[in-house]
Amino acid sequence: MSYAVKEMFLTLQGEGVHAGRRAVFVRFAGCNLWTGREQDRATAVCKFCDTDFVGTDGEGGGRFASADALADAAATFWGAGETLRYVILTGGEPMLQIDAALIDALHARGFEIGVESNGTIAAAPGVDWLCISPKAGSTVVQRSGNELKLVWPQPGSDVDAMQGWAFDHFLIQPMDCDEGVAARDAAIAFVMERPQWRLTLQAHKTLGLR
Ligand SMILES: C[S@@+](CC[C@H](N)C(=O)[O-])C[C@H]1O[C@@H](n2cnc3c(N)ncnc32)[C@H](O)[C@@H]1O
Ligand SMILES: Nc1nc2[nH]cc(C(=O)O)c2c(=O)[nH]1
Ligand code: SF4
Ligand SMILES: [Mg+2]
Repeated sequence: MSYAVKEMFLTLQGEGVHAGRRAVFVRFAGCNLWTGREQDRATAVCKFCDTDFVGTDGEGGGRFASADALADAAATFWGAGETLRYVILTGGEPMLQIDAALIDALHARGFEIGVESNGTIAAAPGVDWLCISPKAGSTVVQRSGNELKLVWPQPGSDVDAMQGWAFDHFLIQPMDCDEGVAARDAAIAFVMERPQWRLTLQAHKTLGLR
C-alpha cells in the first residue's frame, strides 16, 4: 500500500494529555468528513477544520511507496536518539490510510505511535495513544481509546452518551474560529459544569509552533 502525506514536521504536541511532548507529525492527505475545499465547507459534516490536508505538496509531504519508506522519513525528522521517539499520525483523517504494515514499521524504528482521529473509522490495532475527536453529525464507531477530545461548542453533540464511552481522559478544546473568545468561555463553562472533563488548549498556536 502507498500513503499520501500532506506534510511531515517535528514539533511539540500542542493538544491533549501529551501536550508539550516532542513529536514527529505525519499529516495524511484527505478526510471523509470534508473535501478540504473552501467551497464545500458549509455543506460538509465537519465545518470548522483548521487544517489544510489537500494534496501531498507540503513540507515533508509526498507519496510514500511503502510503510518502510514513510517510517524512514519519520525517523529522519526525529533525528538522533533512539529513545522516547513519538510520532503522531493525523490528517485529514489518518484512519483512511493507517494499516498494520505502517504500525509495524514505525514500531520497528522505536516510535511510540499517537493517532488523532475523528472516530468514524475503527482504529487499527497497535496504536499506543488514541485520541478521538467526535464531530456532530457523524457516527463515532471508535468508542474506546486513551483520550476523547471534543471541540466546543458543537451543537448536536450527545455529551451524556460520550461520557459513557471507554476513554481514560475526557477533554474539551475551544473551537478556533471567528468567535474564539466566546468558544473559550463556553468551554470553561462546560468544564465548570462537568468535572469529569478537562480543558485543553491548542498550545502550538499561542507558542507560534506548527
Ligand atoms: C485537523 S484534525 C485531524 C484528525 C482527525 N481528522 C480529527 O478530526 O480528529 C486534528 C485535531 O484538530 C481539531 N480541530 C480541528 N479544527 C479545529 C478548530 N477549528 N478548533 C479546535 N480544534 C480543531 C480536531 O478536532 C482534531 O482533534
Ligand atoms: N503542534 C501541533 N499539535 C497538534 N496536535 C494535534 C494536531 C493536529 O493537527 O492533529 C496538531 C498540530 O497541527 N500541531
Ligand atoms: S474530521 Fe478532522 S481533518 Fe476532517 S475536516 Fe474535521 S477536523 Fe478536519
Ligand atoms: Mg492541527
